[in-house]
Amino acid sequence: MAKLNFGGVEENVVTREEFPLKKAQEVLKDEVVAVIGYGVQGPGQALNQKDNGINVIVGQRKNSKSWDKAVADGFVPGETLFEIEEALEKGTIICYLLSDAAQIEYWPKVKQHLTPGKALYFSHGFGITFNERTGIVPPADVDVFLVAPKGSGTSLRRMFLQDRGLNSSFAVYQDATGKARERVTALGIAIGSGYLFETDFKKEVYSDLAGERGTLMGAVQGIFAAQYDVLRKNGHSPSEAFNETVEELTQSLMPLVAENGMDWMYANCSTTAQRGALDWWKRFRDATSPLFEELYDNVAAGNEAQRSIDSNSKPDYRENLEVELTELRESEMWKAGKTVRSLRPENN
Ligand SMILES: NC(=O)C1=CN([C@@H]2O[C@H](COP(=O)(O)OP(=O)(O)OC[C@H]3O[C@@H](n4cnc5c(N)ncnc54)[C@H](O)[C@@H]3O)[C@@H](O)[C@H]2O)C=CC1
Ligand SMILES: CC(=O)[C@](C)(O)C(=O)O
Ligand SMILES: [Mg+2]
Ligand SMILES: [Mg+2]
Repeated sequence: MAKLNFGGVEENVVTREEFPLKKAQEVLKDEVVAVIGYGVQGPGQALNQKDNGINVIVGQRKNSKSWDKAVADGFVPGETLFEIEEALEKGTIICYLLSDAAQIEYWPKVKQHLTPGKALYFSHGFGITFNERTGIVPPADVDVFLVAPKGSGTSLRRMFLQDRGLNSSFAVYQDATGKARERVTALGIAIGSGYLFETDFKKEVYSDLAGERGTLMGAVQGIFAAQYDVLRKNGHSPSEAFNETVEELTQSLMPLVAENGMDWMYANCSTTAQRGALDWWKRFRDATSPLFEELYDNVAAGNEAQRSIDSNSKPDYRENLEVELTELRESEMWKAGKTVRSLRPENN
């Protein structure tokens, strides 16, 4: 394991150089990896493993869209695609990739098939960390670990196909066989991770829930909406407000940040912009940090987990989410965005 220096702090990182795919294939050669659930992470992880020569099967409810998708993706019913229970029985490593809420409902069945020596794999610290709410308490004689790709399953697959890897966190919760670490590392490489960052279940889920509610998804939409509305109230057109809020950020400036950091993006903008951004960023930090504190406290108290369990356990949870996604899509800002996107050369 490589020790790398992150801004002055040393951390353990597994690199593909020290744990190449060949080694992962060797470690997993006698395993049947059962990917349970074929939503967003399921396809990415199952397809990458299949392409990496791992013995992978998929468990999914028959007569569902996800079943049909698995078939379309090349999984063969009766050979590599099974009903959930059958896959649970066949798998020696159970990749539990139902939604976090659905994992609660299926847990009694999963537990039944966790015979000694098998491994239970998650892509989130949710079920275990909040086990007082989820009831997910694995037997002591199985390995329990996670690999959590730090991004969408869609990106995991896309980056794999581009010969790049998406970075993932990994953690071992329970090592019953003495091989948990080797198994989890091999799986991390096999699903198409670039680098593997070590963490524990609680840290993974706290940071993940905070991040997605915060800057990654919740806060970013909030700050976009606030700026867009102020521009519109002051007489700017939708296209001007959208371009100055979203399009320039995603198309021009964020790629520069991704490539070389914030200071470099700033340095490639005007000195006028630099002066203003350097003056204003700390005020935005100070204005939002109480909200981030509140968010983290709610995550740590289990309130965010509970809200997600309650809401996503309802039979009509998909339809309800769709109503809210439609509201976003139908807002003036994102309708303006649709028109702006249509002007990109790749879209016309
Ligand atoms: N979506 C993503 O890209 C990421 C997800 N994760 C984690 O990976 C795990 C899987 O997440 P997703 O792929 O987003 O899940 P998802 O919401 O796409 O659902 C996965 C599968 O569960 C099935 N499912 C839902 N409710 C069910 C029920 N009541 N009974 C039977 N099957 C049901 C769906 O049909 C689907 O095939 C979660 O722990 C999540 O936190 C981690 C990183 C990113
Ligand atoms: C994509 C990801 O890592 C998230 C945002 O945490 C999630 O989908 O749960
Ligand atoms: Mg995440
Ligand atoms: Mg998440």
